Amino acid sequence: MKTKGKQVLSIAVILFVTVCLTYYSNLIVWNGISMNDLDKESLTVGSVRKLLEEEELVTERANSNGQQKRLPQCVIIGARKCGTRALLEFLGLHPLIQPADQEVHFFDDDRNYNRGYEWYKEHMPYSYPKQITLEKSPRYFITEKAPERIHQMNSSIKLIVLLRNPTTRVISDYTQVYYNKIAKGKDVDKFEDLVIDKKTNQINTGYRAVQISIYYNHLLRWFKFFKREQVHVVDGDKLITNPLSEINKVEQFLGLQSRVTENNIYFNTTRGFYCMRTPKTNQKCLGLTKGRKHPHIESSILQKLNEFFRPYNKKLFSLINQTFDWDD
Ligand SMILES: Nc1ncnc2c1ncn2[C@@H]1O[C@H](COP(=O)(O)OS(=O)(=O)O)[C@@H](OP(=O)(O)O)[C@H]1O
Repeated sequence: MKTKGKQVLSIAVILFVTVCLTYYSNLIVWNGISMNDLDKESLTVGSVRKLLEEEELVTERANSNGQQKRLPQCVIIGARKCGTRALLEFLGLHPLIQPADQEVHFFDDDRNYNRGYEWYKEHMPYSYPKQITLEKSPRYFITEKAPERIHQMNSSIKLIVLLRNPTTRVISDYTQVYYNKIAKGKDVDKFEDLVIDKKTNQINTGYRAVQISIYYNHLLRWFKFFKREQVHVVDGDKLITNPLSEINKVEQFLGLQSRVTENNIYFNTTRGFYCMRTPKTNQKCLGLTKGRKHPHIESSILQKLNEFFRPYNKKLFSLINQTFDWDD
């Protein structure tokens, strides 16, 4: 009887230890970084703790896994409707990137900005010291004060900007506003009425969607504060058709080993877009507000828009020393 009792006790102890070990390693995987990844990046659990201890604010707002909130070391600044959400989500597949789920609108909203860096930091995800905290707010791209404000916070920060065929971006922008208005029971304008100035029969440069697509004007402001090598430009059209090549270029820009592979990304025929395989959810596509069907636009208007943007595109290509397949 005594021997049997000892056996039961031994089994119970073994079971307890196994459960504890499994729980501990799962905690790490759940935070977007697997044991395997930690080893490969020479971030063992011990070394993570040591690195944390070396940091001044180690006990301040550290969660139970020893992670902390940090100001972003990289920001996706826009442009609106160029694939900013898709890129953020894809990059989140990398074990050393921690994206903020929500757009924080810190640098483009005076009220938020006046709340200070601590407020901004509070909106960041928990991360390990070697991980890169990433935020995206597409309105930064067009906000006058944003470049100087970001530079003031961190002059060596890395910036990512996505650009898409400027005409397609205008249509995407219009489509988004169109559906938002419909949802609120508001009247909607016809695309032609917004994009064409009735008096001149030329492109209406007062239409905000057109202004945003004049990428050259906006980027000029950013380059007053940041060096070219601090800004990585992603091709938003290619992000739709071949996301992996764009993601790999970003990994390189961030000085990270390439970790996002074809195992993490697959083309979802129902959605008509690339989606993700994540350890948590297995499959994840972006919401239906991304990739809405665009309205049919008359070819004469498309041509007008393309012609309007062409000289700006040319100046942009030479400014960033990079070209895109936008010329029809
Ligand atoms: N994988 C994947 N899935 C879904 N959608 C994708 C994807 N990759 C890029 N896109 C394109 O992203 C466009 C929306 O861009 P943003 O996320 O920057 O929009 S927003 O400014 O945050 O509202 C959205 O534009 P529209 O097609 O005009 O809706 C998409 O074409």
